[in-house]
Amino acid sequence: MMPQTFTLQEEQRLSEVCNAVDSFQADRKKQLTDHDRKIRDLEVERLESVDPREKDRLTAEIRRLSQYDPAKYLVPFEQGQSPYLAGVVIHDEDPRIGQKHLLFGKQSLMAGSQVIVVDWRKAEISKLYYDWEEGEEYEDDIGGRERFGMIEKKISYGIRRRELLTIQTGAGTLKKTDEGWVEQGRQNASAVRKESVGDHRMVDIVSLISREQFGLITKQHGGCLYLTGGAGCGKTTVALHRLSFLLFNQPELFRPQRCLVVMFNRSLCDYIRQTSTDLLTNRLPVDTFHSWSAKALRSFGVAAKFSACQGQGLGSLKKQAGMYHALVEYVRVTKAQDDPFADLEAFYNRTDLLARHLSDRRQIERLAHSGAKLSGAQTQELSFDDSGILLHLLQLRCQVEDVYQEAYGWYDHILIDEAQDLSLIELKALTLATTKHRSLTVCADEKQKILDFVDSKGISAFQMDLKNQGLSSGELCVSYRSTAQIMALASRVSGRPVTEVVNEGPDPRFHKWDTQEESLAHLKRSLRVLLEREPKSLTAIICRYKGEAQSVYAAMKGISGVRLQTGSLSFEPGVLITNAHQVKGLEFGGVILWNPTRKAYPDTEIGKNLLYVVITRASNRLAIYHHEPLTGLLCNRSVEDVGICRKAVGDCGNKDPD
Ligand SMILES: Nc1ncnc2c1ncn2[C@@H]1O[C@H](COP(=O)(O)OP(=O)(O)OP(=O)(O)O)[C@@H](O)[C@H]1O
Repeated sequence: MMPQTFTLQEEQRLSEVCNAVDSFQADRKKQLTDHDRKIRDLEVERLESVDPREKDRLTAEIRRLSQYDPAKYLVPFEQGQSPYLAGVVIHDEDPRIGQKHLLFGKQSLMAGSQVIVVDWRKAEISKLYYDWEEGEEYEDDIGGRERFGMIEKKISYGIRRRELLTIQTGAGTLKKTDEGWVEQGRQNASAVRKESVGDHRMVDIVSLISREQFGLITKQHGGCLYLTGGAGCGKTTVALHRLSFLLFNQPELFRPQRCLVVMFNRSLCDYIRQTSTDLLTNRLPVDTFHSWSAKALRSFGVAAKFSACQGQGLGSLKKQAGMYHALVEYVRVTKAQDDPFADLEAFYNRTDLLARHLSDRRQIERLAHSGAKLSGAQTQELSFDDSGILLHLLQLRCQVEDVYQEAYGWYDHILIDEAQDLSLIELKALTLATTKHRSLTVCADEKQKILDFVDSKGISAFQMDLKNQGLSSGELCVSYRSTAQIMALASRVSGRPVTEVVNEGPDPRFHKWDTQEESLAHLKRSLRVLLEREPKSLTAIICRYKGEAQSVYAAMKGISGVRLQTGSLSFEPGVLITNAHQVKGLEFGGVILWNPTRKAYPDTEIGKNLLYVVITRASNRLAIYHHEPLTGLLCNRSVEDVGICRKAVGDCGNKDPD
C-alpha cells in the first residue's frame, strides 16, 4: 500500500476512535446525570409526601436505584488524548473473523457491545500483538478457542493530544513533519517515540514491549519473579508492567494500597512516581527501604529517630549476610523482650553468637558497645543500618498468622528494584512484609552494586532461598537505553560482554583540558550551545561527589536552564548537575561525565560498577570532561578497543595513563 493511503487510513482510524471516545464520555455523562436527576426527583417527592407509607416506598426505591449507580461500573476513559498505542492486523482462518484490525492501549474502550480498544493487559488477546511477528502464522488458544491465522501487520503508534505523529511497522517508520508524512526507514522505536513527543522520560512502551519481556510480565499470576540483566535492558520496566498486569487481572488478590514499590533512593522514587502514574495508579506506595522500614517499625509500636551518624562505622558489619544468620539463631535461642530496643541490645551483646556467623571480632566488640546505648537512651535514636535489623527481629518474633500493617504479612505484592544494594536482612524483612503467598518481583544486577558496605553474598543467598521456594527467574538480554557506542564503552569498563543493543548514536567524546578553569569555561560554552540547539532535551552533568557538583554548578551560574539536584528530582528539560550515587536507575538524553579520575572511580569492583552505572545513564550522547588523568578504567583498552578509542577521543588525554 502507498504510504500516503496508509497514513490517510490511519489518521481516519484515529479520528473514528476519538469520536468513539467522545461518544463514550458523553453517554457516560448522560447516564450519570440521568441517574442523579432520578435520585434527586425521588428525594424531593419523598420530602413533599405526607404519607408515611409512601415515604417508605420512596426510600426503598432510592436505595434500590443507588445500587445501580453507573458511577460504580462506568469507569471514565482516561486515555482520551492517546487512546491506543499498538495495533495488529490479523487474517484468521475462521471466516466469521477473517481480516481484523485490533487496537491495544492502556485502557479498554467499548462502543455499546463493540470493542474499539483492548487493554494490553488482556493477555489472552494482546498476545497476538506481543507473541507473534509480522508475517508469522499464529496458532494459539485465544479467548478459550484454538485459532489459526496470519499476522499481516504489527503497528506501533505514536499519538499525542489526538494527533498521530509516528507509525511504525515491520517495513519502517513514518513520521509526521511540517511537510507531511516522511519515511524514516528502520529505526529504534523508543528513540523515535521520545523524539517525536519531545519527552526524554519513560515513554509509553506498551507497544514496544518485546516478546521476551511480555513473556516475563505475564509468566506467573503471582509468586516470586527474579529479573536480572545489564543496564537499560528493561528490568524496572518489566517489573512495573508485571505489577500493573497483576493489579488489572486479579484485583481481589492485588490491591493497590497493599502493594509496594521499593526503590534505591528518593530520586528514583520521584522518577517512578512521575513516569508511571498510569501504570500503577496513584494509590500505590513507592518508597525507599529506609522510609518504608521506619513506617513498618511504627506499626510495631516502635517510634525511633533515625540518623546516619549513629552508625559508628559499623554499617558494613550490619549489612553482612552473616548478620541475618546470627539474628535467626538469636531469635531461636531467646525469648522476646517487652522493649524491642532491649531485645536489639541483647542481640548485639551476644558476641559469642555473632562470632559464629561474622568474622571480625573487633567489630563485634564495637557492636556490643554501641548496643549498650540503645535501651537506656532518652531519645531512641537508631542508625539507618539498624532499622532493617530491628524490623526483622520483630518480624521473626511474630506468629505466622499475625498481620501488622505495612510490616508483617501485609502486602499482596512487593517490587524490589536494585536489590543488589540491599542487605540480606533487608531483603528478608521485605519478604516477610508480604502475605503468605510471597508475591515479589525482584530486579537485580550485581554489576550495578555501588554500595561497598553491603555484602554481595546477600543477594546470592536471597536468590537461593527464593529458588528453594519456587522462584521463577528471567534474564533480559537486549539493551534498550544506551546506544551501541555507549554500551561498548560500558562493556570495557565493566568487563561484561556487549549484548544486543537496539540504538546507534555518536561515539562518546572525551574532552581533555589542562586546568579546571579551562574545562569549566569550555563546559559553559558547550552548555549554552546545547540548550539553544536542544531546548527539549535533558542532559545530566554527573560528578562523582556532591561537593564537586556544587562547584560545577557555581561555575555555571548565569546560564538559564542549568540546575543543581537538591531534594526532589525534576525531569524538566535543561541541564541537571548531580552526583554519581543519585543517578542509579535514571536516564538522560545526554550525560556529561565530570572529571572521572582514578580516585573517583578506582579499579575495584565498586569503582567499576559505579562508572558502569554512570555511563549507562546516557541514552544517546556521552561526553567526558577531564582536567586530571582519567581513571584507568577508561584507559585500559584491549588491542581491538584502541580503534574505537582513537576514533572517539584521539587519545585518552592522559600523560599518565595509569
Ligand atoms: N522493549 C522496549 N522497547 C523500547 N524501549 C524499551 C523497551 N524496554 C525498555 N525500554 C526502555 O529502556 C529504558 C531502560 O529501561 P529500564 O529502566 O526498565 O531498564 P533497567 O534494566 O531497569 O535499567 P538499569 O538497570 O540501568 O536501571 C527505558 O527508557 C525504557 O522505557
